[in-house]
Amino acid sequence: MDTLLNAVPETGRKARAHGHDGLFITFEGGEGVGKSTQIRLLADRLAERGHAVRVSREPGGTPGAEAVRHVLLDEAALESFGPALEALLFAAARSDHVEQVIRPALARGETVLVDRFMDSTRVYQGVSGDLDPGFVAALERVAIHGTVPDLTIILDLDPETGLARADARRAENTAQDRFEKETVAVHEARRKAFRAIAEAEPDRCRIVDAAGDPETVGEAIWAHVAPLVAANSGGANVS
Ligand SMILES: Nc1ncnc2c1ncn2[C@@H]1O[C@H](COP(=O)(O)OP(=O)(O)OP(=O)(O)O)[C@@H](O)[C@H]1O
Ligand SMILES: Cc1cn([C@H]2C[C@H](O)[C@@H](COP(=O)(O)O)O2)c(=O)[nH]c1=O
Repeated sequence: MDTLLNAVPETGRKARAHGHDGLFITFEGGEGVGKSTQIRLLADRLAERGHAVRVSREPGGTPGAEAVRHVLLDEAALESFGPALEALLFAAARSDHVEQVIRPALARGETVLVDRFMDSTRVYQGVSGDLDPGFVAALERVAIHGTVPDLTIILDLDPETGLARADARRAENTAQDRFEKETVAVHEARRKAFRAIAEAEPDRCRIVDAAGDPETVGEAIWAHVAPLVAANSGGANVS
């Protein structure tokens, strides 16, 4: 895992050097940790303060990438896919998403909130799929094209609780996808891998305890986001 993390050079808040005006914030973590819930809460909070907010997700975010999502999350179609093919497909979807949606929104000065991004590929395909770190790093470079998140919130939760939440949500609407069906040991290894990324990239990543109620988790996230928003708004008070 260390080798994989060390082999990925495009990290930190370099996106600021790429000339975009908006803020790019990604949400990462295991299944059912509350990423979508927290993105909604943060989007509302930012919108109330007058920010233009763009919410998106991966895989997905464009018609082409949503088509790739359909293939990637469909268990029946995927029995013969290995981690390399998966990683290539996630990268293809990401590239389209970055070029068509994320970069243009940042250029317009919007705050872009994305549910999963490059760290999910590092963890799910790189670590769980045991792919060559150089291969994962090369795909990442091509897919993100220098568009590194300004901030990555890693929601940390024990997998049993996350999977139980995902089960409850399923009762509400969606079907279990193939990644959610994996063993708790696999989910636990992913949790460790996300934490390792946060340790390796402290400038970009913040770990947030996702065990509390949604409002408590939302406050913890806001504590990380508010200073960034203030700095990006020329120091205006955004509390
Ligand atoms: N802090 C929380 N405490 C209890 N339940 C929560 C919390 N946050 C979200 N939930 C509930 O847990 C379920 C999963 O939440 P959500 O869809 O936000 O997670 P997610 O990380 O986006 O999941 P996935 O990665 O599987 O898409 C939903 O039913 C949601 O209402
Ligand atoms: C971006 C990305 C995602 N995945 C996996 C992780 C999840 O199991 C699904 C997406 O489902 P969600 O309900 O929208 O979280 O896809 C992955 O394996 N690699 C990736 O790069």
